[in-house]
Amino acid sequence: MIQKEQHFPTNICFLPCHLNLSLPPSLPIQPASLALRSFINHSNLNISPINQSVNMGALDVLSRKSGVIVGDDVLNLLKYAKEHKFAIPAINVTSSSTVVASLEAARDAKSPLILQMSQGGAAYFAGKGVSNTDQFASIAGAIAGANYIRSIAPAYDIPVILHTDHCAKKLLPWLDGMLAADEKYFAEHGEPLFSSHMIDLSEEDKEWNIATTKKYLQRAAPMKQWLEMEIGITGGEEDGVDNTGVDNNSLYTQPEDIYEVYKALSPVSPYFSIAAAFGNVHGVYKPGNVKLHPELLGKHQAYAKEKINCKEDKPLFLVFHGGSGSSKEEFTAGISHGVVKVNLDTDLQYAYLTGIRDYVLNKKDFIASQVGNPEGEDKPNKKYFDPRVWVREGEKTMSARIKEALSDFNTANQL
Ligand SMILES: O=C(CO)COP(=O)(O)O
Ligand SMILES: O=C[C@H](O)COP(=O)(O)O
Ligand SMILES: [Zn+2]
Ligand SMILES: [Zn+2]
Repeated sequence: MIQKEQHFPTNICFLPCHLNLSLPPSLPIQPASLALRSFINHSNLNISPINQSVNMGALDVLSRKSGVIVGDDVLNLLKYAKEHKFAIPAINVTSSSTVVASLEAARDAKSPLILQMSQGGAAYFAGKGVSNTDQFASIAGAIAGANYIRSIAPAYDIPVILHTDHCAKKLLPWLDGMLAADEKYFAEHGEPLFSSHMIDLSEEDKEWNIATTKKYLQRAAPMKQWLEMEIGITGGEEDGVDNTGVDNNSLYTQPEDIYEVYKALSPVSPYFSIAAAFGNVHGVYKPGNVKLHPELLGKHQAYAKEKINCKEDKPLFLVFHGGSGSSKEEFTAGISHGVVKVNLDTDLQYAYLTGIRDYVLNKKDFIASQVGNPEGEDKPNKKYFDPRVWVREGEKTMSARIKEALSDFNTANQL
């Protein structure tokens, strides 16, 4: 026991690094417990980093530099991304392990990040053993995941947008439950629990989609909460909704439809983005099967600019769904037309698996039993089957794939 305490690193400071830097070198090394208390006190507070004057990056436009950001910080970060031609990857997370793998990648690449939970991913956060009648598990899991992300994100010293993904008509009770949690959190802390949500009524009648989305934006607006909506359908599958057979035309949104959305939503709040379909499909398919037309997004921006009669060339915040399997050229084209968020799930699910798969295959003789391996029949295998060892391998490969995305989306080194 004493030995374990001696191994505890007392010289590790858990503060975000800009605070760390602000400690005069003559100060004694902070005991971990004090540093941790200080981190807890400071996390999510509005702290200016010591290097603000020299740092010409996205942090300059944020009042909260690290941890989950909300309200105007979200707006300012997305505006900054649009101006500086990068998009923030939105990673679907389902566990603390996938959260930390994502945060680690973004921290190492000095990038902002969006972490999102789908309805199914949120239920998984609660545990597959919890009933999802009336969206109970999806609501409870989303709240648990949000609180976890809120508490750990400041330790990675990067700004994080906390988001939820899709939400078709039949899942609206899930969104209602999360909004109730947001309102409760807002009453206590002056900000919503989640930075943003998505509502996806793209399979419904267009007028109903826009009118219902507007109602939800009216509910989110007093909390300065962001809402992403979808018009035109993302193919493939999402939230158990199978869009594999939809009419091909629905996969390409028309500029008039986008402007209709803008016209309805912009008087309510500036905090909204549009997932316009330009051939996007969830999942990864044989090359040639998915035909993306990111140039259509440029047409949407031009049409909206002309109608609004604004100075800005790209008045819309656009979202790229179905990022997995797409090329750097497709991302770059989308980003040049105002894509500020790219959703990436399938490629990361696979990346997470590969680390674990390779570990299991390479170490199969060390994990076949608790005791006994090629080095001796009495050798214990605990250090090989500890989940912190093999799950970590998945985190590493997932992190590496996220770093690739951060580089492809021009997000790396933007902080
Ligand atoms: O759009 C997505 C989540 O909303 C992710 O799509 P992919 O799984 O194709 O990356
Ligand atoms: O929208 C699609 C995302 O990949 C989420 O998928 P999921 O519903 O399987 O969690
Ligand atoms: Zn959709
Ligand atoms: Zn999607």
